[in-house]
Amino acid sequence: MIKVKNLSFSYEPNKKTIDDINFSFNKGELVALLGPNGSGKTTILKCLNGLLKPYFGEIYIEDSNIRHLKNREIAKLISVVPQEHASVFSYSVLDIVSMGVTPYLTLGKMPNNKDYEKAFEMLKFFNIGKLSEKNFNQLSGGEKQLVLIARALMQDTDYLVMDEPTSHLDFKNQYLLMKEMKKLSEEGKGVITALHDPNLALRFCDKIIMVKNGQIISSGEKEKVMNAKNLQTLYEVDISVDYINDKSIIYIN
Ligand SMILES: Nc1ncnc2c1ncn2[C@@H]1O[C@H](COP(=O)(O)OP(=O)(O)OP(=O)(O)O)[C@@H](O)[C@H]1O
Repeated sequence: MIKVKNLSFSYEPNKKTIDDINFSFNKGELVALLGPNGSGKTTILKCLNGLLKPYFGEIYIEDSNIRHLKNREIAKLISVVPQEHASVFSYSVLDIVSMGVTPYLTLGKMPNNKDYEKAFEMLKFFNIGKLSEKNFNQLSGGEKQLVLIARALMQDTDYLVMDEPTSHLDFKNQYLLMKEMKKLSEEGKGVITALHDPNLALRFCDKIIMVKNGQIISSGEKEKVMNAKNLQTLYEVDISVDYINDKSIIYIN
């Protein structure tokens, strides 16, 4: 279980970006963080993987307080698909994906042939095997996203943190990725993802955490949380939730 207790974080003095939030989720669950631009989703996710310090409150992965874990130890427990894609080095796609095994290598060691073979299989899984020798910096936004997702899966951790993984993906790939995330959670991984599309969250996720101005305004099983009232409070716009062919659909009136 990942447990967040009384988490607060400030980028600037006297201004709380994250203000005393509490939540937890288990392996086997797919959780969506929903909220307007600038509400604090990325900041929460960066605290979870140890990237942002110092924060107030506590974050536990199973029984370990991440405050006491080294970055390499955290990377064996949580893999991350970040929102930003810039790489200052010109690595090939295959190199980037192979780097997913880095937390398991002893200092100074490089990924071996087996790691590269596995990385190539991962690229083929996402239908981007043909990009393996290309420079990562020359890829489209969506291609980069798929590569970073492949790298996170190479890391093979119990928990996955994804920051708007669908934002650059086409209609079909958004669906395929959400389906894959669902499958990973059903296979036992705990997956938390920031999303901008409440329809994807409603269709695929088990739990929803609604974040506004750095606070959680509602959270829990999606059936309880994803109603028009909560969504209107979250996004400050007139929203309806309807059913078409037995499927729920959320739209702005
Ligand atoms: N490095 C930083 N220094 C100062 N303020 C920051 C920094 N990073 C983010 N912020 C501010 O913190 C707030 C929360 O940002 P965050 O990126 O967590 O929001 P978000 O919900 O992920 O937004 P979006 O949906 O637009 O990606 C915003 O007001 C943002 O301007």
